[in-house]
Amino acid sequence: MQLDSVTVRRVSMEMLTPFTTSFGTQTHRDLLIVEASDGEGSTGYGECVAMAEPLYSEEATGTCALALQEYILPRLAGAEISHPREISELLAPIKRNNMAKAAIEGAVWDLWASREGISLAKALGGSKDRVDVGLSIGIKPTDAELVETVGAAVDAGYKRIKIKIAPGRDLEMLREVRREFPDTVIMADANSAYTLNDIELFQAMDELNLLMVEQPLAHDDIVDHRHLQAAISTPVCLDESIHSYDDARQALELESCRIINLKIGRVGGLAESLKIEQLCRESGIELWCGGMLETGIGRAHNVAIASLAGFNLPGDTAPSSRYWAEDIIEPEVVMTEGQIEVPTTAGRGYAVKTELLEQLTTSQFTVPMR
Ligand SMILES: O=C(O)CCC(=O)C1=CC=C[C@@H](O)[C@@H]1C(=O)O
Ligand SMILES: [Mg+2]
Repeated sequence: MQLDSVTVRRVSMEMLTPFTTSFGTQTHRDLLIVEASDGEGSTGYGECVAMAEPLYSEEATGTCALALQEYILPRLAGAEISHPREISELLAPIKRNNMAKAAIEGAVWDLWASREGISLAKALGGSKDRVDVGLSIGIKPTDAELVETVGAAVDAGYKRIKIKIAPGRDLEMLREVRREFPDTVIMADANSAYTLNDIELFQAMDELNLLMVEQPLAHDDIVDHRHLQAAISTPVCLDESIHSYDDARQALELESCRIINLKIGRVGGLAESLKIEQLCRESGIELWCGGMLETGIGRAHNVAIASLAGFNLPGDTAPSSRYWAEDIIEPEVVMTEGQIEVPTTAGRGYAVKTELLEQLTTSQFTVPMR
């Protein structure tokens, strides 16, 4: 197939609940929705998950829009695509810019699966009918508010609760939560807020029976995490440090982590995600699908990839209603008894609410691809 045109829409969506981590608070998502058209009536959608500012990684919504328009999309113009795996090969000469590349690559996977009449999950090799769902809770102003939020999440049926920590809001706060919820599956996400000087703090956390501690150290580190993992019993999970299959391979070789949080955008797309899933599955490393506060389009891709056998822990794939008053897809992503049903219809499995998408679009551009 050939692409006829690609439209990139910059979208601003207000979040239902502000989301605070060690690097700031988000009340809105400023993101890109990429629509790939084959000119024959089929379209595929992808989502660029970069934050508005380059605080999670070196990419930001504005840099991704520029990269797509100036460098990435022109490289795909006129390409004859027999399988969406070819997109990452065509874009390989472009260094990093992973979230920008993943947005168009995901749109082409969706378009291809739609044309083939198969679900995105099936196109990726998914085997699960439902995926287990966890909830990521931002840093709350008080421990009491956090305990209340955890209680509501447990009552809602989430299979795992992720709690953000930062210096001054960590050990005592987690002890309070563990006292209130002795049997709940709990993990901590530090978003790189600590250093090897904090080893004793993480050793103290070993008493809390956490499922994992996510990205405790620098966002681009693998070696220091090796030393931390050797010093604690709680499994280290890497998020920001893993930008590619090779990063994952090296992290496993160095025993820097026992769990990986895979984010499709962070690693450059679905083809790279499949390589990491196979590596983890064959290495006995636990894997789960992280979230970037996506709309229903990115969420559809996350549910599809999480349906693969190697994803064996609940992901940050909460339902649409956790994030948005109204999602840009229909039906919305819903959770039942802590699980989300994997769509079986062609492509991503959810229709895009094009009028709402237009209303939320703050700017857009279209690149002819023939
Ligand atoms: O999308 C979700 O619900 C999970 C959001 C989440 O935990 C994160 C989103 C973006 C960056 C980080 O703050 C954090 C993460 O590190 O996983
Ligand atoms: Mg994380």
